[in-house]
Amino acid sequence: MAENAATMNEFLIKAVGLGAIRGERVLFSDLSVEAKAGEALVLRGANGAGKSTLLRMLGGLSRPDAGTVERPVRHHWIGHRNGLKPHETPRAHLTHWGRVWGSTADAIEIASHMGIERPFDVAGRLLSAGQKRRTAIARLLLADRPLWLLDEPFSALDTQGKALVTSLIDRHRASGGAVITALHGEAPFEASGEVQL
Ligand SMILES: Nc1ncnc2c1ncn2[C@@H]1O[C@H](COP(=O)(O)OP(=O)(O)OP(=O)(O)O)[C@@H](O)[C@H]1O
Repeated sequence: MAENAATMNEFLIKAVGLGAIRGERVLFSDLSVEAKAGEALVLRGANGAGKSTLLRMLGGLSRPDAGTVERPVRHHWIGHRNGLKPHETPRAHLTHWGRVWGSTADAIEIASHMGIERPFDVAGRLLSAGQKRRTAIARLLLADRPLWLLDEPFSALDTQGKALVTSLIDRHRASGGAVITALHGEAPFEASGEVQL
């Protein structure tokens, strides 16, 4: 009985019967998504298919037009936009979110790990696309949260940046986390499953 209960509670996110209508268009309907500890799901679909919409629903940022989302654990959501303001430096960005989340992590150490120590005090508007993406991804390291919802996490990253984010995902899964990513290209990690939109 206890074993059954444990199995039932194993998922880090479970969405059932999800539907999204935007304008006159049904983006998706009766869609179910579930991720357990150690899993990495990839959301696939053409431009405009609804991947970002689905990720926002999974993260509680928009209300499903149908269906339910159960998320018994805390999560990080990194959108396809980086969320870095034009005047904001990586230092200010990471310090701000660290404060909001009550993080004890060292922002400088995180920046160094993410390879953004050089532009740490450069305003967001002056950063390269890849440096902005690295800054956004760095938020994952501020607070330990089991579920990661990532919208095109590899976009604008160079080879070394892609390898870095892949290693973060692998490490997260190995420590019992789960990841759901919207991706266009090849997944540089071993996916547990795909959701086609
Ligand atoms: N509030 C809205 N009103 C009307 N249409 C919307 C609204 N929000 C999103 N859409 C439309 O829903 C569709 C799905 O958008 P979404 O960003 O989820 O697609 P996507 O699969 O992530 O695309 P991409 O691969 O280009 O990032 C798009 O056609 C978008 O214009």
